[in-house]
Amino acid sequence: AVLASNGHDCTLWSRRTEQAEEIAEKHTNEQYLPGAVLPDTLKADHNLARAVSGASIIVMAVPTKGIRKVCRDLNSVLEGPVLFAHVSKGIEPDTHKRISEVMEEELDREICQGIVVLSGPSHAEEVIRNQPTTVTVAAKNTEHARRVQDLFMNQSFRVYTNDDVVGVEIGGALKNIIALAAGVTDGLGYGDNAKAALITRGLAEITRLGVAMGANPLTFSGLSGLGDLIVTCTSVHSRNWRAGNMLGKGKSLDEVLDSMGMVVEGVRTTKAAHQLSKECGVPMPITEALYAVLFEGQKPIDRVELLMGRMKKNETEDLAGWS
Ligand SMILES: NC(=O)c1ccc[n+]([C@@H]2O[C@H](COP(=O)([O-])OP(=O)(O)OC[C@H]3O[C@@H](n4cnc5c(N)ncnc54)[C@H](O)[C@@H]3O)[C@@H](O)[C@H]2O)c1
Ligand SMILES: O=P(O)(O)OC[C@H](O)CO
Repeated sequence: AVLASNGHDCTLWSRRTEQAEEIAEKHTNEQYLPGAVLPDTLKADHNLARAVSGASIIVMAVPTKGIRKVCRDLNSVLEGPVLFAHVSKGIEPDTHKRISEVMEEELDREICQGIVVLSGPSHAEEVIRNQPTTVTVAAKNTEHARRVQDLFMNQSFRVYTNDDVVGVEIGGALKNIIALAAGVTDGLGYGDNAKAALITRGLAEITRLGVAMGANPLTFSGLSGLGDLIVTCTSVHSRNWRAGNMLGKGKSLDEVLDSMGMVVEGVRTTKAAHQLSKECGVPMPITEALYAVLFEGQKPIDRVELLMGRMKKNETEDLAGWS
């Protein structure tokens, strides 16, 4: 919608025929964005080959678990090289790959000019209403990031560039873990102090892992780090927060996921980050606590007690050695 309202010739692909038809004919998407009106000029198609025909840029916005398959499907329908941007927030469990790494692995070299990540505090429910939104784009090639910045920028959607692809992708993925945890503490009936603690100490552990993976620590105080962490931990729009909230109120993970009907990226990402923290030897106590709740059947209240009862620490000790 942002691209179409900026005057670009833009086609949305949906794997579901009825969803593509609703968007193309009625300019609505009632299941995902109830009440929203999409630009008249925005086209939609369920046929992937038709949707990407003649495209110079493709924006990937499918949930993380669908990225590999969609890339493979694109290999067989794209003819010339295009620039890719992605907005997906996750890390693949087991391979521990970031989204751009998965895309690099799957997309044929001849069709992929480059990959740009677009990330930041940007709930679709507000973007579609032209409410002020700021995001970050990062790419290995600065010109590619600037191109995507130019395509998306408008009076209500402000785009910054950043050189740190690793940091931007890691911040966007790991904030979902902390948002789930913030939902859990709200569900348990805790207040703002607990949420502020989670945001602050969550950022510390996101930064620790990110730096171990090669990110610039400064990126985590930017839009794709702290910015997205704040929005996801505090917004009623956040699916990750809502899912955590239900867990905190006593629902099981299966019950929660069944009732959501939309992707909750933080669940798979918790698994990936838990594996990564062990592998890299990076302590991630909040992630570990959430992992135990999601995958080991532990009670949220017991994990809160364990978190609060850990041994004494200095708040800034992790910062030593960062340059
Ligand atoms: N919703 C937001 O405000 C928002 C903002 C920024 C980034 N993101 C990220 O964008 C990605 C997609 O999120 P979303 O909110 O659109 O999710 P969603 O669950 O609301 O919708 C995903 C869409 O993708 C389709 N889909 C699901 N699995 C698919 C697959 N395997 N192949 C092809 N299509 C598939 C669904 O049918 C649906 O149309 C996520 O990684 C999310 O973190 C979302
Ligand atoms: O609704 P969530 O929790 O998946 O968050 C969506 C976006 O990542 C917010 O920037």
